[in-house]
Amino acid sequence: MANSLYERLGGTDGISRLVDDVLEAHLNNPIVKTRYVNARDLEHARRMSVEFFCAGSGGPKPYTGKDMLSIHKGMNISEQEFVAVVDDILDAMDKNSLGEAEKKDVLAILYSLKGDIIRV
Ligand code: HEM
Repeated sequence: MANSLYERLGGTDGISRLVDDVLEAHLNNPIVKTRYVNARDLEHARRMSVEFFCAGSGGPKPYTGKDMLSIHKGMNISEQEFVAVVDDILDAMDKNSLGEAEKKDVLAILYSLKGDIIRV
């Protein structure tokens, strides 16, 4: 694979569009909606999520936010909520015409983070 995942996701612009669609999906998903309606600062979470996905997919800028465990600690997030968030992300990738290879790569990254997010 010649290009980094970051490039294949459309760089910062592509990832920003993706994160916007993911947040909109979360706000319309009955399983996780209230989590995001009650978030302290959704605009901050949006900016940090763009940074996180850019940096984590091989983009040029560092992620300046908190680690996944510190963010989600105390939320008591369930397995069902985790799967709902992953599904929203994969659906948003379909909506943005991203390919199966990119979806598999993103899924592998998300799955690797579950121990820092579920019931921590
Ligand atoms: C699947 C992997 C996940 C990743 C990569 C991820 C990533 C992030 C990031 C980067 C932020 C922004 C942090 C900040 O504002 O500094 C965030 C915030 C947040 N996450 Fe997650 N997250 C994941 C799963 C989940 C799940 C399953 C839930 C529960 C439904 C959840 C609920 C939240 C909430 C509510 C916030 C906002 C916190 C606040 O500002 O009050 N996340 N997440």
